[in-house]
Amino acid sequence: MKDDPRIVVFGSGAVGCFIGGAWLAAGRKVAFLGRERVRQEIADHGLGLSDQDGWRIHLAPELVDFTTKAAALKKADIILLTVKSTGTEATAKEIARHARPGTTVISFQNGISNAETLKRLLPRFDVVQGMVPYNVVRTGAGRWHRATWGDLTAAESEATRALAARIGDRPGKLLLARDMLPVAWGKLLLNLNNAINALSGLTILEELNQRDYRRVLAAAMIETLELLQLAGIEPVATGPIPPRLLPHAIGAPDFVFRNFLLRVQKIDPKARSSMSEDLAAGRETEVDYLNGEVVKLARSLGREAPVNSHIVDLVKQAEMGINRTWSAAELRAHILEGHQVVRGFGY
Ligand SMILES: NC(=O)C1=CN([C@@H]2O[C@H](COP(=O)(O)OP(=O)(O)OC[C@H]3O[C@@H](n4cnc5c(N)ncnc54)[C@H](OP(=O)(O)O)[C@@H]3O)[C@@H](O)[C@H]2O)C=CC1
Ligand SMILES: CC(C)(CO)C(=O)C(=O)O
Repeated sequence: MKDDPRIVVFGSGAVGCFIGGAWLAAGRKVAFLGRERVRQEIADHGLGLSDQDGWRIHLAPELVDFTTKAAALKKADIILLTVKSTGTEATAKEIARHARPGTTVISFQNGISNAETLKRLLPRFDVVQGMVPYNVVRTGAGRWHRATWGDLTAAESEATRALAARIGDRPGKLLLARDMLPVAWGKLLLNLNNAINALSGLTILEELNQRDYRRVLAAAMIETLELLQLAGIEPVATGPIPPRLLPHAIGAPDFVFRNFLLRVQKIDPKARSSMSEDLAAGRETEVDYLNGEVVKLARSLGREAPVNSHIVDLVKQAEMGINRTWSAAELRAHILEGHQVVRGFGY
């Protein structure tokens, strides 16, 4: 094997600190690039990570190389891009300016199009699409907790094969896939809940415990699955439930949902979607990169996606401070009124 690659996490927030920290704990050479407030937290408290399997680690401040200077990208053999999708273009410019051509850039961002955007803006770099299946929540100063299950996935290449072998097993385990498009769409199906969770103002568990929110989610999923079928894309499951069964498991009555789905896919009571964090912090959300991708796909097929496009509108209003939270009954009435999504299933 060649020398251990130097990894720089670009956009060290929830996902970046968790993945980078887990890989650092596995003995990899990791440096973090991010904002001053995160740097200060880690300088004061170190980096604390935990997961729902009981794994827990504390890395002392002197073990964590954290900088706010983009010039650190120069040293990278591999860059993990973990900014929100709204920051992809700006960070691509920093990569082009500071990093060495040929460097591998893995996008561990949600959505479908970030890797394509990076390939277009960084033609001399080795851009790789990645996927993060789990939720990461900040539980205190310098502390992040992985709140749901699953393993990272990235497109298979020489660089990612060598990296996966070096990382080894959980918690930072990296799986490889030949074709990432069906993997990304499989994840996007779950991310359709991000907007509903953000509009609910609740934790994911509190939100999903209310069937009317689940009805809206099931409808958004059915709409997406129909369009994917038309486009000839077979999404890959993220988690234990096959994509085509997801809306039925989600939209099912409370008793079935709690005794079936919540048993096979446990959800930490602290978990909130990343979009919920954005809305609460007054940031622009990733809705255009999630539900907005469904609307784009529909257009490309000469169709419409009324449920997802309605959700995009509500999130944009919420970003402007209009109707920031919706009760389950209000959201269902507002979005599903007039939409007979699947006859016979009662969503
Ligand atoms: N959180 C989660 O549980 C999950 C998130 N994801 C996806 O992972 C990606 C990252 O999400 P998440 O970790 O939650 O996001 P965070 O906002 O927690 O982290 C991103 C960090 O990058 C910083 N940043 C942005 N631009 C720059 C820049 N130019 N230079 C330095 N730092 C910068 C941000 O600062 P600032 O806010 O000041 O811009 C922020 O601190 C998203 O695509 C998200 O959808 C995927 C799975 C789970
Ligand atoms: C893991 C999941 C689906 C949790 O909502 C997520 O991707 C996010 O919060 O962005």
